[in-house]
Amino acid sequence: MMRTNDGGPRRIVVISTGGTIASRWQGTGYAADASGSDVLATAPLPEGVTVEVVDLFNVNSSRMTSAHQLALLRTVHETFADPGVDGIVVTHGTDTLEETAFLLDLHHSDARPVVLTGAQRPFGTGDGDGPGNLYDALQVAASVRELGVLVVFDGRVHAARGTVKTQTLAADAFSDPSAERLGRVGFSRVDVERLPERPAPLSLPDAALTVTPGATDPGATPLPRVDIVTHHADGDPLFIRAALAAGARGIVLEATGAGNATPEITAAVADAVAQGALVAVSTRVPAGPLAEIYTGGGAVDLVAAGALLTGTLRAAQARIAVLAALLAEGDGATDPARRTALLRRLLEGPVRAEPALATGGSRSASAVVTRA
Ligand SMILES: NC(=O)C[C@H](N)C(=O)O
Repeated sequence: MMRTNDGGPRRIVVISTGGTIASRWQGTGYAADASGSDVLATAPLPEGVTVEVVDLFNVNSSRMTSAHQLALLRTVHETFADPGVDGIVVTHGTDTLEETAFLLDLHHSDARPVVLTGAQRPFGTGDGDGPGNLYDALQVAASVRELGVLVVFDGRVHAARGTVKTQTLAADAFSDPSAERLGRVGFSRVDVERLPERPAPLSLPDAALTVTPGATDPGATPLPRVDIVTHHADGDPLFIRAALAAGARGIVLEATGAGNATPEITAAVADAVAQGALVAVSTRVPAGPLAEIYTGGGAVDLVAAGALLTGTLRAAQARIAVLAALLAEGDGATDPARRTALLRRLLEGPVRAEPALATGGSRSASAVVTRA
């Protein structure tokens, strides 16, 4: 399936949030400080594309918070209220780009695309990858429909769901270790090879949950705390209990293998569930689904304790799914069964893989809905 920007007029809004694509030397290291207009000025525009820039914030993405992400989600929604906008490009640091992209995707119900991109090399360097990535992102935003939220990097088009940063420094920073990319962009064309798998979108979280990043408003509704605890040899249930004591309403256990830990950790998970926390089990292994195979503290027992397996989602995106399920509670009325069912839907994928099938399933693509 090929999507070509036919050169007809397209209005794209670029929302600038910082990251290396906007980072300049500060004397001791790099930090985001270039404006969205400065970043945009580094890239040529694809034919027929006009761009407006929104400077939302300017942070390196390791400093991203749920407050930033919700502010961005709302800005995307407000931008699409204008029917004349054809698509959105978000420039973002690569460190947590996969988390922001997935949160946007879980709430994205518009046919028009949101495309996230960034850079591995800083702003203004002669050999920088930012200008090319931005050009490609604009090209994709001007060309596709019905693909949800995308990550465009190094000539590749990725679905938000499942895509993670897999290279610390190399230009091809992103991939989904459990699936193929969606397509490619280059030579003025966008090739889409498969459709993303996306659950039905969530409605926007309650406006009261959108707070100014960094502001401490004592009257604001606190955003739910969701922690990630990693298991390893000598793993200690202390960290699950500490997360709960700190007020976590959700916990992602980044387990070993296909979702295994210890009987002691399983007991802590059972206590967390009994106290009303949502617990999801992901894995520190890069590729493949979670599967109920082992007892003795393995995934079989963790599921029996009330945890949900995360399919092929890794911990950082699983955390976003838990956060989204908690945010969807709106006015705070909690119904644990409904909340768990919602999280199961957001996680989708092989939550219960039989051992014989534990190496994964096949994916099929159907026709992409073309631009009107
Ligand atoms: N390449 C990058 O964008 C990394 C940067 N530290 C960030 O995430 O903001």
